[in-house]
Amino acid sequence: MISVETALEKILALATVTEVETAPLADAAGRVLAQDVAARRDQPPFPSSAMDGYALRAAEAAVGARFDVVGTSAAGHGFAGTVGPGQAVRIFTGAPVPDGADRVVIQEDVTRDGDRITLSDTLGGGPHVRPLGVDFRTGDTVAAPRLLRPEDVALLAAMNIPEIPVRRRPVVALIATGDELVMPGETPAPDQIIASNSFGLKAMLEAAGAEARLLPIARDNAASLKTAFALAEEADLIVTIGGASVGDHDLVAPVAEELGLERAFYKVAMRPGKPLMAGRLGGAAMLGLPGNPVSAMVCGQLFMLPLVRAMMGLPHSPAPRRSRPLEADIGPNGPREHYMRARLTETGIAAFDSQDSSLLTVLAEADALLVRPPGDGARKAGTLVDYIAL
Ligand SMILES: Nc1nc2c(c(=O)[nH]1)N[C@H]1C(S)=C(S)[C@@H](COP(=O)(O)OP(=O)(O)OC[C@H]3O[C@@H](n4cnc5c(N)ncnc54)[C@H](O)[C@@H]3O)O[C@H]1N2
Ligand code: MOO
Repeated sequence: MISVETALEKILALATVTEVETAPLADAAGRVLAQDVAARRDQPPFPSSAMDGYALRAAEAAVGARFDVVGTSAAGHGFAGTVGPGQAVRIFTGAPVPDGADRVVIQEDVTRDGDRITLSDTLGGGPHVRPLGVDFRTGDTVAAPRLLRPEDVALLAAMNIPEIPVRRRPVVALIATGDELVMPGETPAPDQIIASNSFGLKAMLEAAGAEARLLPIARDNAASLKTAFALAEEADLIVTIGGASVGDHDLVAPVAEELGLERAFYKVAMRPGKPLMAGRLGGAAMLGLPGNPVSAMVCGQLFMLPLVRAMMGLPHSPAPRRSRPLEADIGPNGPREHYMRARLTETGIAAFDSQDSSLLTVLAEADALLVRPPGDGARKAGTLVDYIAL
């Protein structure tokens, strides 16, 4: 069995980066910027007032000084003239600071009488002027690759970039397998259960920016599996769920091999997730996830998401690890790297008592996977341990 680290390397080697396409700015969040883009303007494009008040010459701003108000500058409606000595212009937040002026005095520090103002003895600091281009200058770039967050979209909008070069969303075909499975909402026979992890994986993929297609459940026979694989032909990544182990009904590997799977590996020294398989099938990468709901979801976090990110052109990165002290003692670990479902507390981390890979209630309560190295000894409360946030 190979290590989790080696498995991830082999999986990332299966990634083909998707093509570049154009997305409207309004649909850019969650997409991966594919090429550097440059600002088409300066922001602000003029020295801009940060406050409501009066624009005047900073050198003249003194307690008791008096000025003639000679005009108004509002956002979208600048003052065309120049502010001379002893003059001020009524100004509002976001408006251009007129030529000649280099200071805005806030209106709270002014008494006004007709078209005359006097600076009061509460006069505060300044200059309350945002210089031209203080946020960005024409030609400043947002560098690719970058997963675009709402904050990035706002910046790109300000840069006047209405369309963005992005990576095509990788298409991921999800094939749940098993005679025991029915879809949520259907009525299961007494020996059937509801397909669950396929829905969890779909949600995981979509949150990461992929396009997930849930194919019809494949039954435990070669013909049904072949039909499902045929439906997945156009996908960038085919993910099967279940049928990965050694039982008589575990047909994913033999059928995929008959269809030409070039297997990269089978079985990883991890818990849960041991019977993980990966390879290349036609033009697609393939991941064969174990069927146990928690195993499938953990393998989704550890392997499927990094693979999808690599397909979108993002740098290779394993799920980031942090560390925290244990809330309670834990016993020794076995020979496989253990991803224990755990809960973060105010100051530490606590593993759940039940770690069976069928327990979705425990996974849903968990907000972390506590990572235990193979062969790790018993650990006392307070010991720093690694975890991956969920
Ligand atoms: N003799 C051995 N038996 C098993 C081994 C082993 O090494 N030797 N490994 C165990 C481990 S570890 C795992 S994990 C499972 C993986 O088995 P499969 O990938 O073949 O999965 P299935 O047998 O198809 O299903 C396991 C379990 O999960 C349920 N399941 C499957 N798909 C779904 C789905 N989409 N939604 C919800 N639940 C699903 C299925 O009904 C089973 O209960 O093998 C162990 N056995
Ligand atoms: O390793 Mo299996 O994936 O525990 O349940």
